[in-house]
This record gives sequence, C-alpha cells and structure tokens, in this order.
Amino acid sequence: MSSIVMIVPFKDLADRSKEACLKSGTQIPIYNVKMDKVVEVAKEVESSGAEVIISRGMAALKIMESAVRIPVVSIPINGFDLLRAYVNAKKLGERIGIVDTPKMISSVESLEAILDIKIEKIPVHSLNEIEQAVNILIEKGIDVLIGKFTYVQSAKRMGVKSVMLKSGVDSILQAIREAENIVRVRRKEIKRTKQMQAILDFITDGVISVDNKGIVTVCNPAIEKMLNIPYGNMIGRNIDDLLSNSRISTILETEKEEINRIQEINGMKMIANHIPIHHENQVLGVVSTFQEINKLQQKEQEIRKKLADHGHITKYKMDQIVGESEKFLQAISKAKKYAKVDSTILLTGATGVGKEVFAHIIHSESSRSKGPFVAVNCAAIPAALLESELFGYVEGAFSGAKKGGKMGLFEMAHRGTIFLDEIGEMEELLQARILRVLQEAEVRRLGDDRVIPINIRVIAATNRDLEAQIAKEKFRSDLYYRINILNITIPSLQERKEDIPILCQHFLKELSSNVGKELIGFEPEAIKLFQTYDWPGNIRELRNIVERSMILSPEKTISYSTVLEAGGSPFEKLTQKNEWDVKEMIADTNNQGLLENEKAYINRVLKQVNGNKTEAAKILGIGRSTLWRKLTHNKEGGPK
Ligand SMILES: Nc1ncnc2c1ncn2[C@@H]1O[C@H](COP(=O)(O)OP(=O)(O)OP(=O)(O)O)[C@@H](O)[C@H]1O
Repeated sequence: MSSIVMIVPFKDLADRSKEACLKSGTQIPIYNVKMDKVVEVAKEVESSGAEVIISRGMAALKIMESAVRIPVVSIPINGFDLLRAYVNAKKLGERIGIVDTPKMISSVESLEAILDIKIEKIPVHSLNEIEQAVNILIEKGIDVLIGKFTYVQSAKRMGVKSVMLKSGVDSILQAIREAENIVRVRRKEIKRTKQMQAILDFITDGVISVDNKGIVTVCNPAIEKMLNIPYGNMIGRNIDDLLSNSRISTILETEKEEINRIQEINGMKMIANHIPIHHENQVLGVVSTFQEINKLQQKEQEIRKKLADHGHITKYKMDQIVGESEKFLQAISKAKKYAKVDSTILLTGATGVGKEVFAHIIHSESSRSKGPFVAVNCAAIPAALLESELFGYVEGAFSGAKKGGKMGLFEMAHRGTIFLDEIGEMEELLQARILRVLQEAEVRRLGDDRVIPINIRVIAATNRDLEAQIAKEKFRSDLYYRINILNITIPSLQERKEDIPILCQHFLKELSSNVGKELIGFEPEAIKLFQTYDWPGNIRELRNIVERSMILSPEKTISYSTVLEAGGSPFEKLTQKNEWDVKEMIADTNNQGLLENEKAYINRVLKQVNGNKTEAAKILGIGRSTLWRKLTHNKEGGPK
C-alpha cells in the first residue's frame, strides 16, 4: 500500500487530483467514493498500511472524527480558487455573496482589498447556520452565491444562482506536499519512539509518565512487573486509580521535583524520583522512576565484590570437611546452629585444627552465603599496615596512599562475613577500633570524616588463651566479651585420632592432582604410625605428611616405611624410643582398641572397592586370608 492515499467524494475533484498527481510525478491511489462510504474506505486503507489520507471538506472531517488514527490532510481552497469562483460568479450576476467559515471569510476580505471589489459575506460556525445565512444574503439582494457543496445545495433550494467553491490543482498539489512532509516527520517520529521504547524496555528501573491530568502516557516493562499491572491496563488510566500513594498527583500540584525519596509501593520499598515536565511555564506532566531497594542493595553488593576482586568467597563447603569422631561432630553441630544466627563467634583451638575451615562452613551455611567471605590473618599483616587494610583510606590520607584511596576489608565484607584469624595477635590500639566497628556497625576510612554503614558478621579465631592475655593486659576484656558471644572449641587431632584414617584417605584424594599421582591407600601399619604420633601441628601437619608420603611412595599403596620417611625425625624418634612397634601392635590381638580401629579401616577400604576382598587385600598390602582373619577376629571373639 502506498504511504499516501486520497479519498474524495466528487468525480471532478478526483479528476483534478489525477491531474495534480501527474503534474507532481507522484503516484497516489485515488478513491472516488460516496460521502457515506469515506470512513469505511479510510479504515481499509489504514489497515493496509497507509500513513496519511488526503481528503476534502466534509469528507475529511468525517474521517478525522472516526476511529481512523492516521493523519488526515484536508485539501485547502486557496486565493486562486476563490478568484476563479468570483470570476465565474461575475458572469452570472452583479452582486455576489459568500457563506463560509470565518477563516475563509478573512481570505475573501484580502481578495476584496487587492481587487477593490465588494462581496457580501456571512461567516458560519456550523452546518445548521447555513440556511439562515443564505436567507440573510438573499434579503440583502445578492444575485449569485459562492459556496461549497452544501451551501450551493441550499442556495439552489432557495432559487438563488450559485457557483461552487472548488479546490484547484495547485491546492491539491499543496495538500500532496503537506502529506509527504507528514510521512517524513511521522517516520522520524516512529523511529525515535522505537528507540525510546527500546531504552525503556532495557532499563531495569520502573518508568512511568503521566500528562497534566495524571493520565499515564508512557510506562515500561519494569514498572509493569513491579506493580504487576499489564501495559494495556496502565496506559490511559489515572495514576491515582493504579497507585494510591504514588505522590505523582502531589508533584502535579506542587510542580516541584522529588529525588531519591524512599516510598513503599505494593509492599515493596522503592527509591522514587519524580520530575515535573515544564514547557513554557506550564507543567505538561510528570516522569517518575522507581528502583527496588533490595535490588539496589544486591547491585551494590555485586559492585563491592567486583571492586574488591580478591575472590572473597568461601573455599570450603560442608561436604569438604571430614571427621566422624564424637568431639568433631559436636563442634560441627554447634557450627551449624551458630550459622543460623548473626552473632559474633569466637573459634578457639590449637594451630592447624581447622579454625579457618570452620569459619568458611559457618559462612556458607548462613543466610550470608551469597555475600563475601573476607579472611584476614591479623598476625600475617604487619601491624602498621593492618589498620589501613581493615579500614581503607582516602586519597592523600598518608604518604604512599594510593590515588583514589582504597576500600578496607570491613567494607568489602559488607553483607557477608569477616574472619579475623589470630585476633589475639592484634595491637591494643587496633583492638579498640575493632570494638567500635562491632558496636557501631560502621567504619570510617583513614583520613575521612564520613562514616560508612556496614552489615557484617564477625568470626574471630585464636590459638591463644585470651583470658590469660587479658590478665597480662595484652587483650582488651571489652573486645573479648564482644567477640565471645558464641564460642566453638575445635578439638585437636590428638583428641580425635579415630578421624586419622578418614582424613588420610580424604587428603589422598584431594592432593592427587597436586602431586600428579593417583594413589589407592595406606598400609594399616602406616595408618597406625599416624595414629601414634601427637600431631602438634594438627590437621595441617597431617596433610603435609600425607602429601610428602604421596610424593615419596613408589607403590600405589603407601607403606609404613614411606610414612616413616615422610614424617622425618619426629616419626623416627617415635620408633627409636621403642615406645611401640606398629607391626607388633597389629599382631597384638589383645589390644582390643587398636583392633577395632583396624577393623573400621579395613571396612572402609572394603566399602570403597564395593566389597571386593581381593582388591581390598591388595590395597591393604595383605593377603586375602589375612584379611579374612582380621575381619572375623572380633566377631567370633577368638582366636587370640
Ligand atoms: N575437618 C577437616 N577436614 C578436611 N580438612 C581439614 C579439616 N580441618 C582442617 N583441614 C585442613 O587443615 C588445614 C588447616 O586448617 P585451618 O587453616 O583451618 O586451621 P587453623 O586452625 O585455622 O590454623 P591456624 O590456627 O594456624 O590459623 C587446611 O589445609 C584444611 O584444609
């Protein structure tokens, strides 16, 4: 379908329109239809894709008033048309009269002034004034009436000569040019609207715009989602019918903008901005944007995380932490319970028992698990640096301060957990600052006077006896009571030796890629050796010796002698002291406790190989019959 279409009710106008099209070199479809069919045809051409309709007089008016939405250009009557009609009228009589709209009458006045002629004029404002106006002109004694179709019909009925006022080719050309301009502007407008809509569709803030009466004219998908009202139900409706507390009506009254206002809409906390649209000292409407506060907080969190870019995430999850002993399970059960609350936790225990591992799993089991986990080793960072690391600083806070300042670890932990390891090593001055952070839930960067609110959970850890430190005035008692709200003491490895076999097996698997070897297991004697040692360095030390054994082991199963070699002098000392002999102990069937351990270990190996005894015996480095004997020993109570 052509973008411009002409719908004209008269044959002669259709002919002149064809002539105008020929003259202008444009091809415009021309529909010559009866007056009562113009709207119907207009609707058809609109739905076929026409962008502008050209019509005339009454026909144009009818289309404009119908449901047709595309623009309608009315063919005008210009000065030449008027002059042409006057010349024709003059041929029919001396005294000329004209009835038309006030606009046309003013054109007639110009013509009178230019040609120094006199025409009787009656302006009419509506169709029902026509009869009366023609009557007045007849009474005034006119010979000929100039008018449009309806007026001429009326004059004919009253027996007065008449000349029809017709649009000439140049008026039609004028209408074609106007229609072409409208198509151009309209296409530009459609493009701009599409761009605007794409922006509105893309942004995550809810956007709504109303006119000066509060009627919604624009809205985007984000606001539809926030309010749970579909687009179609929003456009054209009064904002007060959609939202009881939008404040948009107030903005229309006060004409003053409101920025960053916290509002509750549909039970959601939002940050709203309302901006009145001013034009030539008038308010045309209001544009409002809405952001959900909790989404903003999530974004802030993501940004904080990205800015920090230190991979502040938990390394351990519950399934990566190993232990079956009662003491260990008690500590784990406490950790799970404490994870559900937000209070500060103090983890105590010797070095290497797994305090940091516990801090990680408490965080990952807590509601903060999606937030950052920031671990700070208070003993590893030089005291002079620790303060600026923890609190951050602003540019120029001290000589050597980074350009643009730096975010502190407390800020980085916002909405997550900060783990203050070895808190017992912290300087007293810093202890006081930490206490303030815990009490006020806010930090101030070095050199800054602004305070930054933070939402963090603190887990502290120490292998020192903090009460003894307090007695020696090396640790602030107020900080101790503040961090010791919940407490977990992690048992040493010596207290949970029964966990050694499973820990060894766990590290064997965990370290295989580090070591580049897939090892199967340990000889029972090797495990016994592990279980006899005191482990001052706890799990960390065990892990190290397992790793060393893996590297040293020539076989797939790590032997007693490999472990002895890996354990170095502390292990050698054990055997030299001759306090025990592992091999003997295994043979010592009177030693019921050890036998139990051995049996448990054998069963675990069996489980790993799905009960295949040949395979299990191979892993254990013993024969099938020995395996059978060991398994049946206790069950039957004998052979001793
Ligand atoms: N239950 C466990 N299961 C598996 N691995 C563990 C377990 N506990 C500790 N580990 C391992 O032991 C090593 C030491 O643990 P961690 O660093 O948590 O100890 P720590 O008590 O915080 O030590 P320190 O007091 O020296 O800081 C880590 O490599 C960790 O992977």
